[in-house]
Amino acid sequence: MTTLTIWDWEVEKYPLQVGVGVIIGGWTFVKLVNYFLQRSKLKSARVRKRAECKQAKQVLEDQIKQRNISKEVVEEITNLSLSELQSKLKDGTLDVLDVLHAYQAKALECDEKTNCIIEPFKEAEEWAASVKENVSKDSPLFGVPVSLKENYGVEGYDSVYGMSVLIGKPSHEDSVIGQVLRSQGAIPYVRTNVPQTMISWDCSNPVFGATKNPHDTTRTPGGSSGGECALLAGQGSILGFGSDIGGSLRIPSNMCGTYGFKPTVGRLSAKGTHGCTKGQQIVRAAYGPLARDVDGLVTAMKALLVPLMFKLDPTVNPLPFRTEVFEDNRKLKIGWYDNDGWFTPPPCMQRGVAIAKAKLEAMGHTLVPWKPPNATLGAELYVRAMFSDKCETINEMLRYDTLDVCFMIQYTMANIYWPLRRFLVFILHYLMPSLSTGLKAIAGCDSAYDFWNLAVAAEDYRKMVIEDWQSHDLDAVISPGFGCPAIPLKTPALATSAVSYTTIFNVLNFPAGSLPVTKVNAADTANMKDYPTIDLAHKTVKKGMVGAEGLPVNVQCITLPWHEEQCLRVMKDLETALKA
Ligand SMILES: CCCCCCCC/C=C\CCCCCCCC(=O)NCC(=O)O
Repeated sequence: MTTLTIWDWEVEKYPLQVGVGVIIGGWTFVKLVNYFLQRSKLKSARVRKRAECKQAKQVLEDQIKQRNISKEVVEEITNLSLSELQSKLKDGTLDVLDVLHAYQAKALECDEKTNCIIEPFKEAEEWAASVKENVSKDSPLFGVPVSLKENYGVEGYDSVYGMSVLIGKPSHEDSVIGQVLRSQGAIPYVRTNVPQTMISWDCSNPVFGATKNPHDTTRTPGGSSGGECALLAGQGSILGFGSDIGGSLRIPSNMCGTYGFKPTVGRLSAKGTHGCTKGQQIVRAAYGPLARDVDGLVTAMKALLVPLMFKLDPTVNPLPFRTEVFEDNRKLKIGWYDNDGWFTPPPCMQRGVAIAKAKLEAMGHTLVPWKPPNATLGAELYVRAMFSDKCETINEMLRYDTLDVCFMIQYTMANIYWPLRRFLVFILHYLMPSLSTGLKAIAGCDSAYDFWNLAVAAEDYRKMVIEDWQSHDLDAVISPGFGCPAIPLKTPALATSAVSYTTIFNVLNFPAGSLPVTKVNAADTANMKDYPTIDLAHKTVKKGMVGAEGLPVNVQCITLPWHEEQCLRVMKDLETALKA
């Protein structure tokens, strides 16, 4: 009775306020309940997915134990180069199933150390049997086990890239690259880990956790094809496939000391692959191989550039591999740079370029200083394009999800409220100019008009760089493999600016490959005392270089669009000179 009186009194005295209060309270309550329900649904999905993948690994482990394959045989097979493996499979010295079993065993061993695998393909045995029966031994990848980055669609498997909302939504067909690989005799056997959203150069996510660098498990393997490169570096794969919209084939290659190749967009098919930037067409993702040597990259390109790919995806350039360009021995004019003027790489990365320059000169090539003009504009265009939708696509997907540390900085920078952004951009302009530029660019576009202008600006930038390149009559360019070698886990997001060394060739859409040239030495780390600490990114790299001795250092080789064969030729020359 007393309660009713109070309510009667309040309703009578403030009927509107009470009504509005009840509606707002009820709405908030429903929203809150929905929020927690959705979050708990996603959490259950993650737990279920993790358990399923763990179970699949356990099943494989049990099968491996039953097969009783000796450690020596596993090492013997997985230590072979791709060309050695191919010839042993072809002449029958090695059996397709034995090779598959050896790689499955080695992959699980790598996974134990680095958490690089999401799950094995349950059908691998079946696919291997079908290759033995239906594919000619002369096929370029006859019996070769291949690993696939998780964003390659495979019928019946979901591509999640660390976004819980994508769990349980399997692909209905295989990617075109996957189909062509299988037609050429390859056997996909594992899928590898990536960072949440794949817009990160670390490799962790709330579904499968963090992948670690096999050279030092306290450090990142790089990303986003980090699982692939950790597996390759641990000898758990001989040939892998990944994607690159900002360096994801080249960054982890640099961190793990492996080989990666990003072709021009449209040289290899993107059909049947996944990612959260598919609607953004100014800078598009390229798909390409990862290997343990340049021959591995070349073999993969040759195997993929065939009529079947052009038929399955008529949107790709129907240009077969031009062996005559790859094998040409004309002496080249090659530009080089070791500092893009946007982010200062540590001395080891600059030494890497100096080694590559000296080796290529010794081979008779002419090396001249050159760098892409206005790297700051290149970095700005990249970030603006990647976040041109104001991060809405990703926000929508992450709405009820757990945010991973690898994407936290990008997410926060992209979602900052505009008055605060304006204020910070202004203040940081005087304190940390590169962070100010990044913060301004990550705000994306305000309208379709703005987006069109961005597309024009990117086109103008491409034109300007190509004209500058051509005015120097260059055949190729070499640069640092990345802004730094592997730094500790969870820190890459603090050093995002270091991506300017790879992202620029995504904005330009130039083919670019990465190969190891040296390792960090004691002199490199001692020389860090003069390294600038002008902003958070440089500070993070300086700190990360403590104890970095022994980590791989890669360089990039770059050519003009559609000159993949020439790019691979420079990489091959450099590899040959380094091994001599
Ligand atoms: C270049 C200037 C950076 C300033 C700071 C801005 C904030 C960060 C914005 C973007 C970070 C992009 C990292 C990209 C890493 C590689 C992504 C990739 O290639 N993914 C592959 C794929 O999606 O398929």
